[in-house]
Amino acid sequence: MTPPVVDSPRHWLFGSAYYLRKDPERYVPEWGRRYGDLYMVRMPMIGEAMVVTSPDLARRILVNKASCYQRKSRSYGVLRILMGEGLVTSEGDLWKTQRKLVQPAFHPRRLDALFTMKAERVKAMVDELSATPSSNAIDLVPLLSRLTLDIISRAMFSSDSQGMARDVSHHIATLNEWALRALRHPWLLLLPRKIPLPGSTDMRQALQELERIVTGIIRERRAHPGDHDDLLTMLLAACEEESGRGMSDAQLRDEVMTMYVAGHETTANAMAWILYLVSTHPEVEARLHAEIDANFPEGTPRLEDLASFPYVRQVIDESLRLYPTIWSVGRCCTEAHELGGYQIPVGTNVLIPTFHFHWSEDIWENARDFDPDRFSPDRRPPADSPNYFPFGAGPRGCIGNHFALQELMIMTILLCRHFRYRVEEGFKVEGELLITLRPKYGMRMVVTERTPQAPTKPSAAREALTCPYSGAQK
Ligand code: HEM
Repeated sequence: MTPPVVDSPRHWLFGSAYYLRKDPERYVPEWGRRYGDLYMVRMPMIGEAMVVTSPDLARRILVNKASCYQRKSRSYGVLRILMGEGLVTSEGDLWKTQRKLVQPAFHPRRLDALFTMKAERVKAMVDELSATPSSNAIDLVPLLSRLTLDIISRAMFSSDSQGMARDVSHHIATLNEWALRALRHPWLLLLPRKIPLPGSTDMRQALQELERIVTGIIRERRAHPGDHDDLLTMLLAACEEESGRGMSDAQLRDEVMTMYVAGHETTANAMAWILYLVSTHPEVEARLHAEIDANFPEGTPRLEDLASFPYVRQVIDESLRLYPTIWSVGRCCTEAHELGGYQIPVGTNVLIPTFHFHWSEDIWENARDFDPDRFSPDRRPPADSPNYFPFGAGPRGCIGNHFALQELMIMTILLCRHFRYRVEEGFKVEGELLITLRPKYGMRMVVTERTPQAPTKPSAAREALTCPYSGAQK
């Protein structure tokens, strides 16, 4: 038996996908109620896709039956142009080997070494904002994108090649723009290659330049390893246990590109949504400011200070629930199997809409309310909850989750300590579902400086708290 096909309204060109994208808040829950845990929608660019709305079945696809699925949609085709055969786009044995090689670079202990650099970069942005007149609204999305790109760049190449790394960031931004256009208008990709698409010349030039720069940095580093504490050093040193083989220059380049692309827009968009939610919920904002002001140390925060900001972490977790920047996970079945009583044939496209689980009234009370207390120590869902997975689940879950959470903590603490944010009057904030859930028209906000209350020493009660970032006892 195959899952039922939705008799939903169909757009003449984009089929059911048109409605899912246009008003996911309405159609995802509505179709889930009407058609159950598994149902098929028609997407002309992909064909049929099976939507999974049962936590148990989603978990089986992502975790238990992960080996029966691959990432093969047209969106990954776009990403492959940018990332080659890096972790996001590779499959099978190549992915398995690469994941093993790259994983140690993202171990939380390794990431601690990057903490000071991240805090300094955020502080530099705070200084830049302070120097900007506060009465005019600014779009925070490009600003945050620049910040996260700067951070991933320094994390990757430390400080020795920052001139070149700045060029990498510039070209990555060009590629990102091209990818967004391609994802917004996927039919453009169906046109014959001879027809020049808008921005495709820039895209090709950016790719060529990136190839040249990144390969140059890799060769230079191989020839003169020096003493660097960055991700590239870890990737260069990584080798397979049995054969002792490391990555080729081409594979390294693909992983570097993958981290750049996967590691900046996701975090920038998540931060934009956090500031939006905080700015529109004064009672949350007041608690957040109180915690930040009471615990902010002398100078710039250090890694160990993060444990003093449990409410900041709750705000981040709750924001990722309401605005999961990777809003859905797509897979294609490569090995027929049974799921929930249905036979899933090879070639079935699967769509797991993360926000369905995050917004479900069956799972969360008053699901659409922004309530960071859902993540207080006594209420927060377990780490492997099938109902909350902003970083995915199973073997292909996000390798950069600790990196991102650490960065979001630092950004939230510093950006909210120094400024108050208000959406520009009359500005429409709306989500756009591309690969990431991004603010469709940007995030125009009036940013005004605030005077933090004087820092106080941590209280005895606070000292007993568990670190919200690492889970370790403070
Ligand atoms: C708030 C920020 C972020 C969010 C919400 C996020 C979310 C996700 C999700 C949901 C997946 C799994 C997708 C799937 O199963 O198909 C994923 C995969 C991945 N993410 Fe992230 N991510 C974030 C930040 C980062 C950062 C900072 C990096 C790297 C520096 C990164 C690198 C990756 C990579 C390489 C994969 C593919 C892993 C694999 O297939 O083995 N992400 N991310």
